[in-house]
Amino acid sequence: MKITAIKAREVLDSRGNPTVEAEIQLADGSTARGISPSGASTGEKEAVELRDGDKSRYQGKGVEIAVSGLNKEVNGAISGREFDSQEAFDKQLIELDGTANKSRLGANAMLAASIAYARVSSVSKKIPLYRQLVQRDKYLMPVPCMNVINGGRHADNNVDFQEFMIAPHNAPSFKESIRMGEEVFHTLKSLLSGKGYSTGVGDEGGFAPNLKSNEEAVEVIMEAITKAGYKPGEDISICLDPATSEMWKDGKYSLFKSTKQNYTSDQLIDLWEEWINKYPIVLLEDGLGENDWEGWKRMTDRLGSKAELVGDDIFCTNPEIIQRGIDAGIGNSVLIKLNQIGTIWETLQAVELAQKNNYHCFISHRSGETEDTTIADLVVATNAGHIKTGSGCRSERISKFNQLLRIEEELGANSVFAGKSTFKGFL
Ligand SMILES: C=C(OP(=O)(O)O)C(=O)O
Ligand SMILES: [Mg+2]
Repeated sequence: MKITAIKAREVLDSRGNPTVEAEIQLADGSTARGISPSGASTGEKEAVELRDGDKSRYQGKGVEIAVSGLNKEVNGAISGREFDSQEAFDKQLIELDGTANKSRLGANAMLAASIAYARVSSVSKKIPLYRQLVQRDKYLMPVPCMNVINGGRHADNNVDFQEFMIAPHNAPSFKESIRMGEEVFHTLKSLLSGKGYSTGVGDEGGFAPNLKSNEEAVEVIMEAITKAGYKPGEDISICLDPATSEMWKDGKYSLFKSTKQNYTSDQLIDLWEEWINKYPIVLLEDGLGENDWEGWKRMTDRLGSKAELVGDDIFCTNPEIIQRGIDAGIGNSVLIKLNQIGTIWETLQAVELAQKNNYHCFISHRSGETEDTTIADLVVATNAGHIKTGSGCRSERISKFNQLLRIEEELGANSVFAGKSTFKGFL
């Protein structure tokens, strides 16, 4: 079907910062939109987004430039044309941009257009987005990894590590797993409040109290799981994203918020090993930083059989870097964020490469999100088995859970809940 036009505009993300929305219309009248999210603890090798503010090369008008690129140059190049696949459409965007890191048109502009194209194609064909992305007979519903305590760059508290998540995996369905997670979330709220801690939330909707130590975050989550009537490890396990690239300074990790203590790579690996032995931690993302490949190798050798070791900043959803990681034996899982690479097609390539090499894929939101629910469809389409998209509150996160509830209902017997099999071997 021919594209009639693409129209872009500036809209807001969950931090109240401007981001890009693109809308594509087809000749049959179908229209659909895509919106780009944005991170705070970004990897150095992420595709370049044209943002306003300190991260932008265009201080104060990055989003304006991204929007105008879509409205003029991209609209001129794609209007009146028909593309036979997502690959063809995304390759056209990549060719138009002409840079290795998407810095001319902007990864945020390109992703908004790429999502809009996937969506409008599904609207025109009258099929769900997950089916438009990948055709399967049966789909896997993911375990929601709910980020219930926020720290690091995502909260104004004294907790150094960015994300403390619960994974309710002992459930018959996604719907039940979300219910279990919400029960723990609400129990955690009353526990924190009872201890005299704040129950205000951080960027991703997890609580953001000042605690006595980083470890207290895990302890209070353990208490909440038990108090809610579940068995830690058996019913609900714990996942962590300490986002350690943010702490990397002069070859060491500096816990910049609480103790200001410095850790070598091996001391941090010791800490993770101690925690993994003591608590039911099944997944550790960015346990070491993006520039610490030697440390990552040692961490993988020591902990790779005990937990899912996810590379976020180190891989940046970039197939070339993921291949390097696979060759070097780094990690056993890849975090997948659409805007780190900037198009749907390249994201699917990254997933395919990882899965072909027996790496897990952990589908993720960004800390700056919107009402766009594409990652909910993406996690189902890719059979990735787990997703992180916030805690038990904040609508820009809940919207993804709600979309997954709809998808599970629609698929009925054509879906199965990933549950424990996601963490098989680590439980
Ligand atoms: C979701 C994350 O945060 P951000 O979007 O800030 O990179 C993350 O680090 O995994
Ligand atoms: Mg991360």
